[in-house]
Amino acid sequence: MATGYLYHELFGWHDTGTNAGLFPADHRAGIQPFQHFENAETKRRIHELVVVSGVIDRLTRLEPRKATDEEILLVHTEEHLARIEAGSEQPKGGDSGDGLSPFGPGGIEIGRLAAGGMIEATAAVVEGRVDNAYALIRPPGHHAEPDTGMGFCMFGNLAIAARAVRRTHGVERIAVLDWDVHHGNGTQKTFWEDPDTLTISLHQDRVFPPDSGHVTERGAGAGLGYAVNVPLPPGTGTGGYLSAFDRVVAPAIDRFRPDLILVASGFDANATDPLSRQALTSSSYRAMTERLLDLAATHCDGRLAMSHEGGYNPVYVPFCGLAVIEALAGVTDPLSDPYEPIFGGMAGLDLQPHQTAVLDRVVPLLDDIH
Ligand SMILES: Cc1nn(C)c(C)c1/N=N/c1ccc(/C=C/C(=O)NO)cc1
Ligand SMILES: [Zn+2]
Repeated sequence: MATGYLYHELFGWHDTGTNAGLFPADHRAGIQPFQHFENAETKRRIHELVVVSGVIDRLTRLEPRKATDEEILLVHTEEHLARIEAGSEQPKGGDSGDGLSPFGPGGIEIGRLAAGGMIEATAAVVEGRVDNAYALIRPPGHHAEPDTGMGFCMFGNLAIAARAVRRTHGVERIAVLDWDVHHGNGTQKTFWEDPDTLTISLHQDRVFPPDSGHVTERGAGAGLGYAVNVPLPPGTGTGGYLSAFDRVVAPAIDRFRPDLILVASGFDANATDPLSRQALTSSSYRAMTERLLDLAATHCDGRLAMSHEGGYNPVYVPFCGLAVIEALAGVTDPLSDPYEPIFGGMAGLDLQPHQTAVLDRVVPLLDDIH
């Protein structure tokens, strides 16, 4: 099993400032300066654990490149690209669109590297140079809509890669699973009317963007039914997620018969994340990855590429990221997660009736996938 792995130190230099990502420091309000929730640390620590664990030696290293204007415009408007270019030329940088997504001077170049990195990882999979791949990129992308960035996201890295390989390699049917804890609104909006791109988002109900990711958001026109949303209640653990996988994700992908599977892979559904209230552990992510590998083997010769998104606890996210990469690489002696007994041993992590109730609403909707 050849697994591509893409990371670059420049991703750690994407500057998101010191307003903790949400509220600017203001002593009058008691708000102290602190690094942005979306900072380099979690990504660097995933990479360092991949290296120190020795798993790096079982991976095929891929190198990012900068996405061109033409590639970015496969998804985004000229106005959005111009906004980022203008901000990037400012002495102190700019913001991707919502005031919560800052970047430093020259920041567009790192944004291009993230989008280009996911294009390279996806192309390596489609060309068969690797069986599957993980693009440990930054800034994230799944909230970026065609006309604006948001939620720490500058460009829709995964969406751009999907359209890029469709254009250069003729990939037709692409299934996108977003298991970041926040709704994958950007990817969904990009492919809203596209029956050749199935978007499935597993997320905590209405955490971010506000009032987004409802079961009733299903796509439009020819794309009706090809957007699937599973808004899971706060506190959902492995039982709820794996039931969502087995009752929604797998049947949807089986009906869709993709030529390629892409994942917006955030780890902020982990039990310790500061920006959500779910309860997954590293074994949850390993199990979901193993299920996806089976689906990819069944439908598309194992073609599976993952784009890094959120995940904010620097202590625990590395173990979640390593578990996914070990599963992709078929590592049979995975590193033991010391926190699993603590975070996975709590009560209530098995499937709960109110979680089943959400899945019961989604399952019948899959009949519209052909
Ligand atoms: C709502 C709201 N209202 N206000 C004032 C603020 C500051 C609000 N939340 N902002 C947020 C909360 C969470 C994220 C997570 C992004 C991520 O990890 N995506 O994968 C982004 C922005
Ligand atoms: Zn997230």
